[in-house]
Amino acid sequence: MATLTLSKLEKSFPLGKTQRRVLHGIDLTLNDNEFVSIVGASGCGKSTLLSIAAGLEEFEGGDVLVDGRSITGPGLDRGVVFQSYTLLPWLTARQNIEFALKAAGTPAKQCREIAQQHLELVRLENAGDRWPGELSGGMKQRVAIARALSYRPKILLMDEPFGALDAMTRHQMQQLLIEIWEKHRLTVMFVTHDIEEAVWLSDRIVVMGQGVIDSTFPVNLPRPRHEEMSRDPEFIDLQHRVLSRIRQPLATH
Ligand SMILES: Nc1ncnc2c1ncn2[C@@H]1O[C@H](COP(=O)(O)OP(=O)(O)OP(=O)(O)O)[C@@H](O)[C@H]1O
Repeated sequence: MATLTLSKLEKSFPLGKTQRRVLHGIDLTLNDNEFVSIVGASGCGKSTLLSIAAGLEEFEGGDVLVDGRSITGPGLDRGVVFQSYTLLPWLTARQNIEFALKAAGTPAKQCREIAQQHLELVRLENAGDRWPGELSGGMKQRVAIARALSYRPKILLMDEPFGALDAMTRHQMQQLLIEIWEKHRLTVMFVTHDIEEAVWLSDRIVVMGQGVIDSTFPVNLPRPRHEEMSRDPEFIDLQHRVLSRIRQPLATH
């Protein structure tokens, strides 16, 4: 069981001598095992929202709750994957995963076993001893996902994780993510600029306006989803409806 609740969130950043409000009254609950994508124009606050949910960014008002309990910072209940490759270059793929586990207090022998299991999960069981510099972008993101999942969080927070990948690799990564999501019953918050990706992956798409939640679209397409579905009129119609909300004039507050 893992629900993530963002309640009445308020966030500002300093702007010269004043404050610029970037999130205003955000209310959003991700239900257990729900896959929710967050989309919206550049600068509307998606990454800030995800960083707050991760416990990496402070906020002035509201609350972030995991299963009803307020969070006070990053925690093992939430795994995070960013767009930029965040592997430590002086550690191998396996050591990157083990490093996160050791930091969480896992005994060395167990670290090795769990790292191997998670390399297998992302189909990199034969690449564990390679250095990040020897891995493709897609492989690096697979290690980052393995690392984020290695301490068994029930919530996965992903900020444009496939944004830097080519179309083919991106599609393979989307399929892998869905497999993992189904197997591990994760609750996922997924920030993306790619509306087709959001429709393809999600149970629900949340469109942000400037610092606010503009609208929400349930994705009622059946699972498992197939590639041909992207030609389905329902799929295309939803894509257009989401896109037309993003193109609305920006809110002024
Ligand atoms: N550390 C910071 N200091 C000051 N302003 C910031 C900081 N981080 C973000 N901002 C501002 O907050 C607003 C929201 O930024 P955020 O990165 O959350 O938007 P976004 O929707 O994720 O954008 P993009 O889609 O381009 O990644 C922007 O106006 C940005 O300039």
